[in-house]
Formats: sequence, structure tokens, C-alpha cells
Amino acid sequence: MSDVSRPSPAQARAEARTAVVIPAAGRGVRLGPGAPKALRALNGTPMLIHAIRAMAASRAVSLVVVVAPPDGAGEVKSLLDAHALPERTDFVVVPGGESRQESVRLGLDALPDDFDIVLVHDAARPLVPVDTVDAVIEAVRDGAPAVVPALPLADTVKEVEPAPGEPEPVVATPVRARLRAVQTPQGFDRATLIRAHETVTEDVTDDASMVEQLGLTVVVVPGHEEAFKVTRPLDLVLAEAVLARRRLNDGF
Ligand SMILES: Nc1ccn([C@@H]2O[C@H](COP(=O)(O)OP(=O)(O)OP(=O)(O)O)[C@@H](O)[C@H]2O)c(=O)n1
Ligand SMILES: C[C@](O)(CO)[C@H](O)COP(=O)(O)O
Repeated sequence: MSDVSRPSPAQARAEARTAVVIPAAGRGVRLGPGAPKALRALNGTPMLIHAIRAMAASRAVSLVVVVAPPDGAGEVKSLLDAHALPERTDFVVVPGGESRQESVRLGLDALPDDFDIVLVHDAARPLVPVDTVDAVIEAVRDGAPAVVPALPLADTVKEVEPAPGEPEPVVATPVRARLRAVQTPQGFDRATLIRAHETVTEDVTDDASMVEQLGLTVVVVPGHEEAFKVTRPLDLVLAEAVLARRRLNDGF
């Protein structure tokens, strides 16, 4: 006999609570010497605070777990106390690990039981618009086990045979129209993401590829130009220009 009081899977997903894990424990070697990347300022405000505000701007997000540099959890807690953040969102800070993958896993370990949708968002993508965050959550609510925002590529991509210090031979040219540059936040059914992190042991560069390795389909939604990753010094210039344009458009 069916239990009429039990919600259907679709109802359960519609009511599922959403948490975000923000890996922010990287050093930012490619950005050059200085503080850990997430703590560096963009127009006077730490990159991490911009990234947290971008996530908490979604009304669906009720918990943000920040994964701080391994010896920087205290400093990150103080930063959160010192900046205005939405009151409807709770915040937890945990120390991170040696790799992004390890940092995300440490963030997942800190999640309370009552969150069934989890987003993973790089602190290094501080300017992602809220519509992109909401589109990712919506696609998980619609039943996808894993969702990535992504954009078509502007450049042609070549696969090479790496040969440090030598001219590298090209071995293939993938068809550009089939390629996408993947951003964050990436969204997941929580149980799927945890299984992926328990199963995949080799180093990967994003969480969705672990879900692919489980044999599940990862769905793409449109990404956004402003969700770019601050990786090299020129990206700081672009990020500050985007913030200046937003201030102008907002009229203050
Ligand atoms: N041990 C690590 C390494 C990276 N990250 C986070 O993963 C995201 C994406 O990583 P990336 O942009 O490569 O940051 P870094 O590792 O800091 O950069 P780099 O490789 O230049 O040192 C960032 O928000 C970064 O803080 C993390 O939480 N823990
Ligand atoms: C997760 C990611 O941002 C998707 O593009 C990217 O793979 C992170 O790579 P990084 O080398 O850790 O910056």
C-alpha cells in the first residue's frame, strides 16, 4: 500500500534545502606573491566576501560553508563578522586542505543533515550573478544529479603532447562547437556528491567530473561572462572594472 503522506521525489526536491560549500583555501600562486587569493581585496573588499554575497543573494541558499586556508579559519571568521551579510543565511567556517578536492570534502563533512542540495562555488569566482546561481539550483530541483554552468569557447583548443622546454607537438583539435568552458557554482544532489567524493581518489579539477566517473549525466546550464575565475593578475583588473561598471549601473 502506498503511503499518501510521503512526498513524491519531485515534491521532496522542490522543498529541499540548499547549502553552498565555498573552497577558499588556495594560495593563489598564479596571482603572484601576497595573501591567500580569497583574502585579497577587490575594490577594498576581500574576494571571499564578494563570493559569499554572490551566493547568499539567492533566496534559496540558507547555509554557506566557507573552507578557509588551513591556518586561516580564525581570520576568516573575523572577516565574516566585520562585513554585512544577509541575516537569513547561516555561515560555518572550516579549515581547508592541500588540494581543492580535499578542501571541498572537508566542507562537505561540515554539512548538517537537513540539506539535500549542495552547490560548490570557487571563492575565486567572486562576481557570479544571482541568476546563474538560481538557474543551477533550479536544474537540480528539476532532477539533475549534477549541474554545471558553462560557456562556449572563443579560442580554438589544441591537445598537445606536453614537452617542457621543447616545442609541443599538436596531437588533436577537438571540435570547438562541442566544447564548453565550465564555471561554478556547480550544483548537486547531496547524496550523489558525497558518493562521488568517497569513490573518486585521483586528482580532478572539478566536482562534476567525479559525478561523470560514477556514470551519471551532468547537465549544463548557461554560464555568465562575469562568473570568470580570478586566476592571473590581469583578472584582478577585469574584476575591478566589472565592479566599477556595476556601481555605475546601480547609480551610486
Ligand atoms: N588547497 C586548495 C586549493 C584551492 N582551493 C580553492 O579552489 C578554488 C579554485 O582554485 P584556484 O583558482 O586554482 O585557486 P588557487 O589554488 O588558490 O590558485 P593557484 O593554483 O594559482 O595557487 C579557489 O577558490 C581556491 O581557494 C581550496 O579551497 N583549497
Ligand atoms: C572548478 C573550476 O573552476 C571549473 O572551471 C576549475 O576547474 C578550478 O580549477 P583550478 O585550477 O583549481 O583553478
